[in-house]
Amino acid sequence: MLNVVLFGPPGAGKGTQSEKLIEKYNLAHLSTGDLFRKHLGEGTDLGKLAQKYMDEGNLVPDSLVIDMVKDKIASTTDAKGFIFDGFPRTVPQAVALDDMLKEFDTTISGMVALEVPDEELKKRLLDRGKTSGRADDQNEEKINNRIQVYKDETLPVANFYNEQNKFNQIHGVGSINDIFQEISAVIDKF
Ligand SMILES: Nc1ncnc2c1ncn2[C@@H]1O[C@H](COP(=O)(O)OP(=O)(O)O)[C@@H](O)[C@H]1O
Ligand SMILES: [Mg+2]
Repeated sequence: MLNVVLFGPPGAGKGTQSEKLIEKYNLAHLSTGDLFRKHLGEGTDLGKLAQKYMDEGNLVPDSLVIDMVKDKIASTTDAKGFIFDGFPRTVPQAVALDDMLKEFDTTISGMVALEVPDEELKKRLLDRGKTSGRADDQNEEKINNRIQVYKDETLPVANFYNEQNKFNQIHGVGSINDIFQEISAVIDKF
């Protein structure tokens, strides 16, 4: 299996690139943000639990995220592998992911981290907020909080994969296609 962690701050382009990568490599897209937004839209209990965290740009508690990912992996039977987008966002989530994949006799092939300056992220997210309807894209205060949460809680995940020699960084500013080519070149070596 080919299992890729697509990593980066909010607005880095993970969702955009994931859509292209799943086509090219025939992978399943596992975006925890998309899954939670689906639960929210359907008004499930999980959606109701997650909403207060998401709306403020905070992380949903690890246990809720991990259980949801387990369900998704278990119910995706025909995939050649996964693009993990927006997950793992904490080190405990990364540890849990390793354990889950072990059960399927597979592992993370590598991480691709998209690096984008804060000012560019803010610009993109405010722009996305005009059409996304996402509460967490609507104002600068929430966006700043998300970038701070990323630095405090999520960046250590990059070290976790670096220690396993699975860390790769791509500059995430430029044309969507150029960035896609660069990510593909990295994945082709996994
Ligand atoms: N290379 C890029 N250059 C400019 N804007 C981009 C680029 N990649 C993505 N975007 C835009 O930035 C915003 C955030 O992208 P998205 O893929 O939703 O990021 P993430 O899933 O990492 O939060 C979107 O509005 C998207 O259209
Ligand atoms: Mg996204």
